[in-house]
Amino acid sequence: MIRAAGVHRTFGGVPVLRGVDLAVSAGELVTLSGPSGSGKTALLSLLCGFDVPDRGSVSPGPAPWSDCAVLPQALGLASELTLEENVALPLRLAGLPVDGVAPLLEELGISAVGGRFPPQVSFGQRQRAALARAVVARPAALLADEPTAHLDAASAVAAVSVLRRVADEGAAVLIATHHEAVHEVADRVLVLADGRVG
Ligand SMILES: Nc1ncnc2c1ncn2[C@@H]1O[C@H](COP(=O)(O)OP(=O)(O)OP(=O)(O)O)[C@@H](O)[C@H]1O
Repeated sequence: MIRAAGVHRTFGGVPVLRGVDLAVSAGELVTLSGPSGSGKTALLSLLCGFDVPDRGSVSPGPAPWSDCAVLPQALGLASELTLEENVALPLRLAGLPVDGVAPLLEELGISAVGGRFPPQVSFGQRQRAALARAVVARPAALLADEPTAHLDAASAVAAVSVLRRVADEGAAVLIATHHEAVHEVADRVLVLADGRVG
């Protein structure tokens, strides 16, 4: 469902990924750890098709949001839409009902700010909205880059519980994270070091 085979990627002559192999099955939540600068974000960018490997193959690669949703570090919320509208967007684009939006905002503790635009809320509130947007249409695969990086302990618990549920409902979930609370709910923890996953 999420797969990398023999993936190499060099930036400016520096080899960052040097033969990465990994596979995440449907229903599995796998975390990716590794030192800052080890290439976690670079690997997620390749897996979702934002970037192209020099060598090797990835899947899903470029895919519709329903096949592979992405929660990037920079979040990528549309600033001209409210948080609620951002979260509803994948459903509206797919022609699906939007009734799943409100319970998800409630669960993540951002109902009260759902009517505000991204620049009018905290980074942590934006991060939870981006998580809600990533999972709302029940994607088959989810790639999340540091999804709890800006959250307090209680918000992180809510975010982790949403991520675990998405996997339990059948998605393949890969999360780059430094947070022990996320590793604790993982089926497997992978470590990216020296350009390879161990
Ligand atoms: N587009 C790019 N152009 C040049 N260098 C890049 C590019 N993307 C990543 N790099 C380099 O690749 C290395 C890995 O970066 P990456 O952001 O993937 O690390 P990371 O493991 O996600 O780090 P962190 O835990 O701090 O988020 C870094 O040395 C970075 O400078």
